[in-house]
Amino acid sequence: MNPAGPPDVLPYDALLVLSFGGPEKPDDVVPFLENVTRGRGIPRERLAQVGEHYFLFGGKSPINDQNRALIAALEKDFAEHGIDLPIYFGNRNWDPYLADTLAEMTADGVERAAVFTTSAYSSWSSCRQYRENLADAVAETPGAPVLDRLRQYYNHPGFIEPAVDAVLSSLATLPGGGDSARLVFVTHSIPTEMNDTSGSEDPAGQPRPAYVTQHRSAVEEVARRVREATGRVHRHDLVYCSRSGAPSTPWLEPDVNDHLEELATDGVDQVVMVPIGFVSDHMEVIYDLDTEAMATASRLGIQAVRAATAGVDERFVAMVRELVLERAAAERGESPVRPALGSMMAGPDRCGVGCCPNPKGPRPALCGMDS
Ligand SMILES: CC1=C(CCC(=O)O)c2cc3nc(cc4[nH]c(cc5[nH]c(cc1n2)c(C)c5CCC(=O)O)c(CCC(=O)O)c4C)C(CCC(=O)O)=C3C
Ligand SMILES: [Fe+2]
Repeated sequence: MNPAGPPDVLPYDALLVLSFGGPEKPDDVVPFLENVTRGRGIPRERLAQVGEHYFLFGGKSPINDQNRALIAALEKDFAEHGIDLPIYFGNRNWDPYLADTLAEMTADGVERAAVFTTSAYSSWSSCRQYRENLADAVAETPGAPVLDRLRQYYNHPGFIEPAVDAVLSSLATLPGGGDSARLVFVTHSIPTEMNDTSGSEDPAGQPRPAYVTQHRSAVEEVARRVREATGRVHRHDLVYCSRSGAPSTPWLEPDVNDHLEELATDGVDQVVMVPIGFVSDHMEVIYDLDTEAMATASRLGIQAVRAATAGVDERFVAMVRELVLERAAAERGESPVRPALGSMMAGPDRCGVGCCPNPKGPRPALCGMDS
């Protein structure tokens, strides 16, 4: 660090925000779904259903606007901290496509960029697939910059602390301050096989199965802090939404709707749904939770509220800056502090060997110990 001047971002000359992408208008929905599911064997009925979720919201996903808002907040935060680093935006499945963004970065003379993905946990879908996307984009872009994907942040204080406050705010909106509320933490389901292989056997990587283990760590830490703040013990669970794939393939369970049925049978009458698997209000949050699971809760006579996602909470925005500075220091050979809350240590800067394998077989991926 340089106490006299602005923080040292060298060796980076740009930040790339890498996300999933989503449709902007009704005509985008089918081509978007084709992009997402190319070669993935998702049943037609499931695709039609998911298309309906988008049409219910005018054919527009919230995700691109959320990412643009995050980038605007980051630009402001960087400026306030004297950091002069341009921020680029690229997606896996929709415009602005990663390959186009990388071409633009190359044309602008960017030589080495830090990459922030809008996905906090390890698994093929949430981590390695983005690393494969980076490898593909670099392969088709002569002179592309060097790209360093920032570490997983599910246990970073900038992710955990906003989640704690979101739960506390939600509890406060329930009758009796939510004193009997169950905390239902929700994340995206994935195939159980993808969970089993998430993380790596490399001792320098994330211990397997990383996806559920990391979620449990985040959930326990948030629940512990809520307990400290309220002085009450709220029972809590980790459940799943947005199951896809063939019905014969096992995915992580229970589904949030089935779980609510179970809770109602046990006499639970207040629930805070906490979308711990999502960094902002994606379609999964506004449809699968706010629309579908809320309807289930209401049918069952459960008073439910949904806690906010990190979104543009200033601590989450500051986290991105801190991760850039942390990684920049590490790449300069320094030993930065690596904040992490809960039972898991800060994850590695580079994914371990064999981390989160692609279920369809190996493909080139950047940002691992072996790439
Ligand atoms: C772990 C995980 C995350 C979290 C990590 C991350 O954020 O990356 C995530 C995020 C997202 N998933 C999204 C959308 C979709 N995911 C699908 C399909 C799938 N997701 C999977 C997993 C995940 N997905 C899996 C294993 C499949 C099966 C197909 C396959 O094996 O690849 C399908 C196809 C239809 C269907 O099958 O449901 C859609 C439309 C959107 C955009 C939302 C918006 O528009 O706001 C976002 C942020
Ligand atoms: Fe997905």
